Amino acid sequence: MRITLTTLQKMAREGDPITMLTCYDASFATLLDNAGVDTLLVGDSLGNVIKGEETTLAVTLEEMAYHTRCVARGAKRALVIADMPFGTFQVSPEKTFENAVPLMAAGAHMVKLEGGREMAETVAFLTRRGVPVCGHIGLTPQSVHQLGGFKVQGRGEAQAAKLLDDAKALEEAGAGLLVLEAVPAALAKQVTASIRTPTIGIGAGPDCSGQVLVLYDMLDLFPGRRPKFVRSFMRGAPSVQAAIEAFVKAVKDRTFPGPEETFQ
Ligand SMILES: Nc1nc(=O)c2c([nH]1)NC[C@@H]1CN(c3ccc(C(=O)N[C@@H](CCC(=O)O)C(=O)O)cc3)CN21
Ligand SMILES: CC(C)C(=O)C(=O)O
Ligand SMILES: [Mg+2]
Repeated sequence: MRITLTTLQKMAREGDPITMLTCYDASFATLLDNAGVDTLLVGDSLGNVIKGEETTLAVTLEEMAYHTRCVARGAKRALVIADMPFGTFQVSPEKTFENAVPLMAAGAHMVKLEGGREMAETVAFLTRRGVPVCGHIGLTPQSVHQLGGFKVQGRGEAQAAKLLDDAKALEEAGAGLLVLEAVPAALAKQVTASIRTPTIGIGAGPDCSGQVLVLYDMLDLFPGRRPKFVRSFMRGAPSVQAAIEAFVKAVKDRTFPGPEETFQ
């Protein structure tokens, strides 16, 4: 049976960790689906791992729709989420809705967009019109040039308070899920305790409702520099299938992320 947003909300309420991996094609989608990964994120990280670029900024809506169609064909159980690429959701709620259409038509069940309170109006516009939205705060890679690099976010009292307020604004706007990227574990824990929206952490410590990694990072396939929050699940695994199953198990039994994969 298909996992829905309701399933994920129930899991979060009951303390059953949610598993998410990025996915860009049908073969991996079927493999991840069979291994019990709850949600597949067609991430704009495909700019890095598929296209070989330094940032996610050049990823297009057409590329996202193509990869979403590939993943949707392979996923029978998992909830499919498509990232909205840079430039497709900043201008207005109306333009954002128009740009969400090809992603939903390609088979996404939800779209994800980066940003805090400034995106609340857009999140509300989409969710009230039938498009579920996943928020994404903390390290938002599309803002790398504004942030001055891929750096941990939410350090210090003022920045932490701002991030918590962003999370509350997105929940209030109707966000169905919230990705927390590269934030101190204590802050991610506080955010998760302060909102009903399930939180999915990447470099956000163990106390989120779920965990996500970039597939090519955790399979040791990405040739670039790996962030400290990545664990290679290929180490000791006899097959790709086994590595994915090890990720699911480690998230479910809360042995991932460990202290060495967490920002304090
Ligand atoms: N392959 C891949 N993996 C990712 O996790 C990822 C992408 N691509 N592309 C989009 C963004 C970029 N991401 C990144 C990239 C680098 C760091 C990084 O090097 N972080 C430092 C933290 C530095 C600090 O302490 O502030 C680290 O040591 O992990 C983090 C996230 C996450 N996303
Ligand atoms: C790392 C996740 C959260 C993401 O946004 C992506 O893969 O593009
Ligand atoms: Mg992304």
